[in-house]
Amino acid sequence: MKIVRDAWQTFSLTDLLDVAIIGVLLCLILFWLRDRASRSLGVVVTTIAMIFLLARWLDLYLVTMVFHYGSVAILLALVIVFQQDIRHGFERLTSWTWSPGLWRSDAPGDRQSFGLAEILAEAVCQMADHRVGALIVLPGRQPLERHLRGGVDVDAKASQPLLLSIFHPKSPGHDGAIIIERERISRLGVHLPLTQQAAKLSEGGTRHAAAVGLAEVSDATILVVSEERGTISVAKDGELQRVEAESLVPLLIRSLQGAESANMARPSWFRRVSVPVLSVAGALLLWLMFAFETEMIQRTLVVPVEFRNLRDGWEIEEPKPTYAEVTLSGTESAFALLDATTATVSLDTEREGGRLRNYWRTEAHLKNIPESLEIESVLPEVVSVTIRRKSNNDSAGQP
Ligand SMILES: Nc1ncnc2c1ncn2[C@@H]1O[C@H](COP(=O)(O)OP(=O)(O)OP(=O)(O)O)[C@@H](O)[C@H]1O
Repeated sequence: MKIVRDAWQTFSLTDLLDVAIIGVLLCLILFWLRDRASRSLGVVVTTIAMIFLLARWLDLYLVTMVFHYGSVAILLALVIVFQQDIRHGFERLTSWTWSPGLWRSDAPGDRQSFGLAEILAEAVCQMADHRVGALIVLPGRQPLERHLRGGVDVDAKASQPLLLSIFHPKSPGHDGAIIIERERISRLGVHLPLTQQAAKLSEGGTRHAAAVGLAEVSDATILVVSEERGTISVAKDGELQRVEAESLVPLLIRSLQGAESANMARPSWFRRVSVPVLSVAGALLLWLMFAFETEMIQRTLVVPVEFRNLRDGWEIEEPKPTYAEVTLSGTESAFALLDATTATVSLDTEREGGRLRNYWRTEAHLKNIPESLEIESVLPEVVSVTIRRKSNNDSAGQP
């Protein structure tokens, strides 16, 4: 409780900005892991992050050193092992639209499973009658993004004429699958993963292999119309099943309502706020662990004194001060922002209308000291030098 009270009392606007930036980054990473990357990548990244945080929290020397010196190797190993996931993630990033489930309402009333089932059944039967091949994906609860390749974003309300137009053999978009989410065709011409188990296909070819392939790796329902045989099949849970026209509507309603009830099990508000809340909590935790400190440290630096803009033919009489002793105080994290090699006392010898200056308050001319550090003392407090013309002997050879 005390730590929370102390943190609250010292929490500044800069800390707020710090937490906000890390929160947004965490949010993006979590959304990406949830919607775009594979589960195993998510598990590995989360485990590594937890080990790292635990090591810092408990001051585990060896683990911290491994992370410190091996971070590049760890990153490289992750990139090599998960190169496919990362590549697909970046491919999709350029056309990133937020996952529809995130911002749109998932309320049961929004879904009109029955109407969509009827539209789909009628369109599919008509295509089967005319021997028009079709591949239609109805996503379930799991994100499909990582299994899909290519395609064109559409976002059009699903209707019978539109479905028939898309799969018309002369339509440029008839190749591949379409994705229907919440009564809307979200993408067409999509490539699905193919199954390796030819035995499941009986007499089907690659269109059927694609349907089974996606059904093996997700909970989607995939409708296939065979161009060659005019049959209708449904791929679900890795299995392909022929269906007759009359059993299509109830089967589709079950599938669509299954996806809906899965969404109902996890209310939409929860889905929407869970990642942002987790991100803010994570950013605050990171701030508490790494940035929040109450212990004040005092350090003394020896800082070089530099004279700038000394006119030609003039010099500073010896002995001139070359160093100042600067005592600073602040937290460890405030000192982490200090680069002691750039700290200087910088004195401009020709500042005021060309008049030579020879007296300065040292502290006022300290450069590159972070504002988060308190300047306790500067010695000498004043730098006073004599600037004189070089004697003839010294300036011999000069014009
Ligand atoms: N990986 C894939 N993802 C999506 N669609 C695919 C994929 N591979 C092939 N297709 C679709 O399948 C069509 C080819 O079907 P093919 O005749 O080889 O298979 P099939 O299962 O025998 O289908 P049909 O019974 O309709 O002839 C392609 O024109 C394309 O539209």
